Amino acid sequence: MAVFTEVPAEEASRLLAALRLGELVELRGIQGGIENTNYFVTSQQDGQRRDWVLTLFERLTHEQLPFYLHLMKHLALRGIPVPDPQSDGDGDILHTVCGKPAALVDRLRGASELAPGAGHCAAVGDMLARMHLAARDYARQQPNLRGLAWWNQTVPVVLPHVDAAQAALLRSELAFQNHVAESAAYAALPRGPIHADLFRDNVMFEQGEAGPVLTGFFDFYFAGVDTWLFDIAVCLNDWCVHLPTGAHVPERARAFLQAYAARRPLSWAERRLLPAMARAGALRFWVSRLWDLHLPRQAALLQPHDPAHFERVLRQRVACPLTACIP
Ligand SMILES: Nc1ncnc2c1ncn2[C@@H]1O[C@H](COP(=O)(O)OP(=O)(O)O)[C@@H](O)[C@H]1O
Ligand SMILES: N[C@@H](CCOP(=O)(O)O)C(=O)O
Repeated sequence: MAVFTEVPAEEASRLLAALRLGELVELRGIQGGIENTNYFVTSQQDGQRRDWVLTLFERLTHEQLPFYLHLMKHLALRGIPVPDPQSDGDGDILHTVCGKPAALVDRLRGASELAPGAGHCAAVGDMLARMHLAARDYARQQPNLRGLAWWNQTVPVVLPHVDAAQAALLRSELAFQNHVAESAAYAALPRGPIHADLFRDNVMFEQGEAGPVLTGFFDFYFAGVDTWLFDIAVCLNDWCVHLPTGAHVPERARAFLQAYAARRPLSWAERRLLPAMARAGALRFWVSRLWDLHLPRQAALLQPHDPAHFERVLRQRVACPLTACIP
């Protein structure tokens, strides 16, 4: 369960009062999630009930959080369905609850779709492109803290925990990614704020009359400024993959990419580097999962994700480069 810090009802009531959101009706710890303490909160004001999510940040600091929270606010103001951080009387959206940095955001409707079809992938591709375009004028800067610099720093830390074949693959892939990052095509990739962790469990859908409707993206706490192509690669590696084998599912990848490109056509550099970036996306999560498993931090990761899955995805991306699905 992801409640690392118990929040008493009085603390939640105090926050609702500071945010002028009325009385506390319900406070319920959320099972799931691996990084932060999350609660569902229901408030009532003038007879009207509203649902929120209260997050206490266990890892991120008061200095890092404004980038994520203001990005969500920026996107929400531009009509992208993301949780909107609520501000207090001074206009602040970063609060303190139980001595931890905290935010209260609106609760998205629906549920995650853990067995997506082509229609779900198309909806995610379309919304991802809209999100990239809407974030173009976001002024705050913070790099992707799980980008190339972090892989270079972390691969040596995890190497003692893997076997010889895995170590060879980690070393060779890291060398390949450093080489790609020095290329002219890489320098030409369009960039901006990206989500960087848009897995199936970070998107909500609800059932509409004509089929599933995407109700929002959430969990922006790995966001940063990086190439838009990296965000695309992260999505392809999760939404468009056969989970037991890590194999690419062409029908879903085509649906995702066509919907994305219909909003924002891919540049020549993006088409050229998609296969390499798909490998980068797999390396990123293989390394972070190895790090989380072998070097667990306090108050985090009660259930580390399986690193072997992203080792399989990476091996698949190296053996069968993603080219056929590029629109
Ligand atoms: N804004 C939101 N609206 C609806 N549900 C949410 C929202 N934020 C979080 N949740 C729920 O809380 C769970 C854990 O949140 P998540 O952000 O993944 O936690 P963590 O950052 O600890 O991994 C999600 O799987 C989802 O069910
Ligand atoms: N998506 C990452 C882990 C990040 O966890 P989240 O619950 O904050 O999305 C992975 O699968 O390794």
